[in-house]
Amino acid sequence: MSTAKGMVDVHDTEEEVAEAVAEYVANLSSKFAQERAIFTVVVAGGTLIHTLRKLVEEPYSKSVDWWKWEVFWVDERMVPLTDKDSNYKLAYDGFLSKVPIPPTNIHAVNVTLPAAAAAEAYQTLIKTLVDNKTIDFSSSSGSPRFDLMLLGMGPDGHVASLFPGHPLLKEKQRWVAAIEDSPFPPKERVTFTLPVINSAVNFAFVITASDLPEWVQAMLAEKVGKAVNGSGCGGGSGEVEGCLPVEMVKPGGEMRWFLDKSTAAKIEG
Ligand SMILES: O=C1O[C@H](COP(=O)(O)O)[C@@H](O)[C@H](O)[C@H]1O
Repeated sequence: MSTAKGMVDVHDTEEEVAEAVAEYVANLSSKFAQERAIFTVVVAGGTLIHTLRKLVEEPYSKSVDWWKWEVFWVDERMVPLTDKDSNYKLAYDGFLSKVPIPPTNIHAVNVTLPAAAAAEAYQTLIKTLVDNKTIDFSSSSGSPRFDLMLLGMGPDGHVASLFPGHPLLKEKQRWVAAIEDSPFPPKERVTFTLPVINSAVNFAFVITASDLPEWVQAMLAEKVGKAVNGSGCGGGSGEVEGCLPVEMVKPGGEMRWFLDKSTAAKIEG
């Protein structure tokens, strides 16, 4: 299904979503490996990483040009990289440790610094990689332009570590910011801001709920339905008040939604 907010890919089960996501990422990897010899990929934490599992199984584990990947995090929790709450650890254990991406191409947030300094250091790192053309740049938004952004959505409609009603939703200058009052633990985090998220060349939301209790499925379906059915939130309109972060994601590039049936329940059309 195609809507004002991109292509919506609905599958009966989470297992089928995982297969579709693997194929989608592998195809983009091969396209960018040919066109740029580099593939810059941004991942979130959360359930997304589990749904990426098919990508590190055959045939993709052998066919993808892993050595051309450059990996970044859309957000990180300020805990040691060995902590169970670390988004780095989640991705490393579930995904990165299983494929031959060169360790120097895996760009973790420096969690040994205070959150504000870690955000600044991550922005500096990204700036260096923009300057040497590893990461593309969008002159219209003044932001880095990652080849692929793979994100999930929290039960309250949060995206990355951008939470409903938080002043960081209005951030226009910084690419990376610290948040010290996250409503979900841990409180201290580092996150990409909306201008960077909205500059992605390819953007995919991967949101599945079929394994969760029915009330959570209903809650997620309502938020996703609101976002996909369209609103004046974010993007060019710049509206923030009363908007869920998920509604404010309006990338300039190609947008895809990978959903299971229960998460897609409130989408019209
Ligand atoms: O806290 C976070 O939550 C979101 C959503 O996670 P999910 O488990 O509900 O899919 C995640 O995308 C983000 O990276 C993470 O830090």
